[in-house]
Amino acid sequence: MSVPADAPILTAAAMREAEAATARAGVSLGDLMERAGAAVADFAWRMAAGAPILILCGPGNNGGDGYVAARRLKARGVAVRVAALAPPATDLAKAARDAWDGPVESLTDNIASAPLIVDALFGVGLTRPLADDLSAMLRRFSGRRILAVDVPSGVASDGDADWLPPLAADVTLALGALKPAHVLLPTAPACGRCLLAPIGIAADRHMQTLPAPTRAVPAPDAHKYSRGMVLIASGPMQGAAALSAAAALRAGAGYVVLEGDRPAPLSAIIVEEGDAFAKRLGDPRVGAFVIGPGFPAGDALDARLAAALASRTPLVLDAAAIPAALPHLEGGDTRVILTPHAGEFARAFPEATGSKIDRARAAAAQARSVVIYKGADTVVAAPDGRICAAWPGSPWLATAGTGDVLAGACGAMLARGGDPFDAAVAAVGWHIAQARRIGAGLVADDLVAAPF
Ligand SMILES: NC(=O)C1=CN([C@@H]2O[C@H](COP(=O)(O)OP(=O)(O)OC[C@H]3O[C@@H](n4cnc5c(N)ncnc54)[C@H](OP(=O)(O)O)[C@@H]3O)[C@@H](O)[C@H]2O)[C@H](O)CC1
Ligand SMILES: [K+]
Repeated sequence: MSVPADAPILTAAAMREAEAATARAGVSLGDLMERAGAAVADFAWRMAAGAPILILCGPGNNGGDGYVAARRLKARGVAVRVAALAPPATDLAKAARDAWDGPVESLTDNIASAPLIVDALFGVGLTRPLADDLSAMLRRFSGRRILAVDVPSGVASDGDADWLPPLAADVTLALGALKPAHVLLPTAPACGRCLLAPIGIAADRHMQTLPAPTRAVPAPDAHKYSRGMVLIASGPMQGAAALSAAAALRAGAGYVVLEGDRPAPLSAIIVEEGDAFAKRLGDPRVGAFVIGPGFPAGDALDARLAAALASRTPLVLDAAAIPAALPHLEGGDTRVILTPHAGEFARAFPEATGSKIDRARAAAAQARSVVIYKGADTVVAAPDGRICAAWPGSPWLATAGTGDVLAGACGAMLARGGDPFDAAVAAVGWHIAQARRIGAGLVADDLVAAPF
């Protein structure tokens, strides 16, 4: 499972706007369909490697892409068959159907299969779940190689319904831009390897996938404070805060101070307790304060938060610190990153609705903060609506302490200065890159055991 790095993501509505803008610029929808069908044909040709291909066409423009692909594959000498679920219902799909000079079989239970199935039944125009009998018929093709056009048929492309497609794809060729369903659970795994065919649509970058991770090389004149100083608050579970501190250091902070009285996992971490730690908040060199890892709700947490908010220090807030701080963030005058997992998110933002992207965006606007809505399909949202989707992370991150590591990495990235959204995206990228580098069987400590 994969998606291209740094790729645009558009909802169906945004896709139609982009299509209209492209049309105004002189590229017709027919041209776009021809490009889409050509990209499908090209990829199907590679996947089939000489074997016969069966293209399943639906009534809309997704089906139109299928007819165009069929015509182009036949012109290349490929043994290609077409089966239609229903006659074409749009002018473009009709034109594409008319330009296909081969037979069109009916998509019924008796249809002969083929080694490669191209699923061009439904794309972004799906409005309801597939009928049970159609799903059952399509399941007969499972086990074949499946290439899905734009999205696997049956998924809600905006990612706001959990309908699973009867045919999971080996490869999904997204047209013009990725769609939310490619990067959100539960549909993303059914898309298999997701590729982007850039058909000439000017897709904006408001929503995009995670960029490829980069190593931020310190400036030639860098010193430990200029690289970022991070304070990590610690409650009764000091191990969690210690993991955050080690992560901050490994993710590039120059100076990390951990509250507490126990030895830190890395000797370079400064451990301080009581007044010595409290005084640090007044230090103008502090670039970020991390509060929440291993810190239960209560007076001690509230006191740290009140001091941090009063100092306007940039903040990373995790776990119990999120609901405790929420009523105080509405001024939007502090640079803040919130890092809730699903349970914490639901408790903090019970009114958010829609896809995970919609909910993350609403939470970021409400909290006037950057929100990292964690999970296998992590979504980063900015208060101005920008989104970065981090699918697929690493399944090995599903283990205790990895959230504490992410919070510490956020502290390091935030302490460098700059846009907190970029800091959050960099931290998520660092976290996933570390996890992939270590791979099977990782524990949270491994993520901070060696530099990236
Ligand atoms: N992005 C681009 O620039 C381009 C995209 N192209 C392709 O076009 C599709 C979107 O095409 P569209 O015609 O809007 O929609 P679909 O083909 O996905 O499907 C619409 C038809 O399906 C019917 N429908 C919807 N839900 C169901 C259902 N559950 N069961 C049966 N039928 C369903 C719908 O009928 P209604 O009854 O709802 O009216 C329509 O008939 C995009 O994904 C790309 O593949 C073009 O190539 C141009 C460039
Ligand atoms: K499809």
